[in-house]
Amino acid sequence: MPPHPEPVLTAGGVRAMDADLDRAGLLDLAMEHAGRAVADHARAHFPGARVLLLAGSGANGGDALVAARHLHALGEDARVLALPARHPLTRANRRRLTALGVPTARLSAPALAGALRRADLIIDGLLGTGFVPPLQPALAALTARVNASGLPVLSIDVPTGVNADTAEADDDALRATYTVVLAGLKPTLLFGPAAHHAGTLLHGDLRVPPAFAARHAVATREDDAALAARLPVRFADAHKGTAGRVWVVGGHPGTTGAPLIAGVGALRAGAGLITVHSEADLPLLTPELMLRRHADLTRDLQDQAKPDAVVLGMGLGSRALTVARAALAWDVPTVLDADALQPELTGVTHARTVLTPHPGEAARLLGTDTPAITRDPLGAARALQERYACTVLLKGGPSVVAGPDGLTVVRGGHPGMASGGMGDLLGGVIAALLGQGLSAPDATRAGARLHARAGERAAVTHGYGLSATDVAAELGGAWADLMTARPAEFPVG
Ligand SMILES: NC(=O)C1=CN([C@@H]2O[C@H](COP(=O)(O)OP(=O)(O)OC[C@H]3O[C@@H](n4cnc5c(N)ncnc54)[C@H](O)[C@@H]3O)[C@@H](O)[C@H]2O)[C@@H](O)CC1
Repeated sequence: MPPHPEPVLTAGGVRAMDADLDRAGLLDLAMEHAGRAVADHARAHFPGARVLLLAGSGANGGDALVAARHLHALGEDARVLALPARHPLTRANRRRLTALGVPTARLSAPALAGALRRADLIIDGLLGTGFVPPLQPALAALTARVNASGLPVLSIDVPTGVNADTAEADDDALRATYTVVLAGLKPTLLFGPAAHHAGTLLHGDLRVPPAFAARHAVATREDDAALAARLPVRFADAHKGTAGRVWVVGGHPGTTGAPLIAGVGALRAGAGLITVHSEADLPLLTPELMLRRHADLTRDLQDQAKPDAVVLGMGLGSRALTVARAALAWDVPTVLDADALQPELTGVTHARTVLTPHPGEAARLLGTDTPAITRDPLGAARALQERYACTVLLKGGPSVVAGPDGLTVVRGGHPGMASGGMGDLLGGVIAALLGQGLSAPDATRAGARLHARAGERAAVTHGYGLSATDVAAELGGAWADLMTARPAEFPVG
């Protein structure tokens, strides 16, 4: 993938970028580089393959026609089935291709059936970011046929039949083996189930200034070096009092493990002193955590000297909203999770609040249903940030962070992290970073990436059977990985 941070573009962003490129006289060049990148990837991954290129009427089809020209120029066996061209550059590239004598025919069901029999690889340039769902029946019949052929598919920009902006895919959307991503990631390539259609993502460099894509990005995906540059740096004289005092507030009879996991997350992410406050009796599983039992959390904590950061809600049950209201009035950096995530907090949260909902909790906070969240995670994260005027981590595979400075998509992680306690651990990690002085957006982005990286490391041993404890044990290694990714010119602390 390209130098980072990677832009995430919606269909509207791509259209705006294309208009900019057109004004600058660069659109033709961009299509040329797109097609060349596709041809190069096809040759690299499928050497000697007989290639069937499917070209639609728009610029996505134009990219395919350019790819066909490059493959032909390199002596490869390339044939084209195309719909009538509507985009001016697609028409121009069709003429160039015909002039070279590349076999090109009109795309139809019989033509496709014949061509599939003598192909080893399909290059999909039918529909890109210009696709407006649903897939028309005639086209759906063709994509279903390609899927049924079992041949590998290399899609250009996005697989045909997925809406670039959402996580939804048409039933007959192409199932790509590879997708060559142009100009920037699209939400559909990041979030399932649509992302399951994309296969492995490859980078297609348009060779235009990165500013063209960056200007129209709806979100970015940050690299580890950028995140590491914001992690706290300690001097040798650090002590437990300067490394951040964190309170974990949670637990309830029956859910006493959740706040303890959060405490371990805070410990492994560097917090100096961690106290777990609960109205339940908590078992002393980790002796480094200080456990305090209270008859009434809000009353008992009110007059105590406040910590550097709070994480609140895990396993707290029906008392969570009352306790969260009280904690927000302390005006210290506060992570709210689980039972504390209630719509009544509108107008109560402050700028140093971090909300960490999963999609079900996000739906509750926005007064909608879970599918509305999972269909458009970027939109949901932004809506939460706007409504609660704080930093929001919408958990998922991948998670999204929405801060006042914009949206980022968290890299990495592992599907084995889909197990109970994982969110509690993450809340503790973010609180530890808040307690060490990071801003709410920085602590959330760095914490989410540390947690994801620790999950990747733990999965090497435990695979899908990951526990939050396994991931906690890898947080130190994950931190070291991020620090190693730091750019050389940055002083290593
Ligand atoms: N800045 C960029 O990112 C660049 C993007 N390029 C390509 O341009 C593509 C976007 O091109 P376009 O905006 O022309 O759009 P597309 O080529 O994705 O599709 C447009 C065509 O699809 C048809 N169509 C839309 N919905 C349909 C449906 N439901 N059933 C059947 N037909 C449907 C439209 O009538 C139109 O003719 C990108 O995906 C990418 O491949 C490259 O050419 C170079 C630069």
